[in-house]
Amino acid sequence: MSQDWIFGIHAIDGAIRRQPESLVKLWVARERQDQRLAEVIADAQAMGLAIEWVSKKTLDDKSKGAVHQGVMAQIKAAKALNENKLDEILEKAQQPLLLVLDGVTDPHNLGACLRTADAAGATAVIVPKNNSASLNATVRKVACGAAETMPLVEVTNLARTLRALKDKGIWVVGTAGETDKELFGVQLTGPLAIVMGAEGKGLRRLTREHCDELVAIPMAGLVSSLNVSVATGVCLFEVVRQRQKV
Ligand SMILES: C[S@@+](CC[C@H](N)C(=O)[O-])C[C@H]1O[C@@H](n2cnc3c(N)ncnc32)[C@H](O)[C@@H]1O
Repeated sequence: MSQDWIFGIHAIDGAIRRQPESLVKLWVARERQDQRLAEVIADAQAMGLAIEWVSKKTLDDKSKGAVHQGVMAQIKAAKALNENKLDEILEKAQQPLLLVLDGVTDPHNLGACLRTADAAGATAVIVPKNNSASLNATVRKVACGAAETMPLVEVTNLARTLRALKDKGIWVVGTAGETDKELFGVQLTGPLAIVMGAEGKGLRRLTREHCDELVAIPMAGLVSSLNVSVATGVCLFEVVRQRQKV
């Protein structure tokens, strides 16, 4: 397994709590005095994690401009999963909730979507292999530990995957701002895949055609669309809200 880095107190705290076995070593800036950082260091020491004390400049250089808050961690980087793992993942899920990102290329958006998917209890995130952000250090930092815990499945042909999901009884709901049907009026309690479009172009034509229905989040202002990670949060937590009522 290859190694990667995560930066910042929140991301490392998340990894200590949820994926401690992924951590290899902590690098901490000697100059930094911070109560929250002290707590993270204490937790790391309690689990016997190696700590290297370095200068702030070393962290600045290593993080290449990312905000590190005086701490970074070397991790065994979880990789994106091959599509042949999807069946196995679905078999274990009681009520599948899949997030499908059709060409999200900004690592900040992918990281935020992974974090939100984790918070909403999603089963997995599916992305097309080409034309998507890859699982890099920025994604991991923004995901705050969720990149290590939320299965990210790369597929070679998204339309084929959506067809296969439908064959398994999963209802595929695409999201598009210009659609008449509102998200809040659609039943989202069964096995479900929510499909989000790319930052600039939205859903591709073929992806749209493979959705069982298209829904919109009502927009009250002058702006025509939400950022994809924000829209993801609205959609996934509408699913959570509806499922809690059942
Ligand atoms: C920035 S938007 C893309 C806007 C793009 N110009 C379009 O025509 O769809 C990125 C994605 O976020 C989701 N999204 C953003 N605002 C939405 C809304 N009001 N209703 C439904 N989905 C929305 C959709 O999945 C969309 O493809």
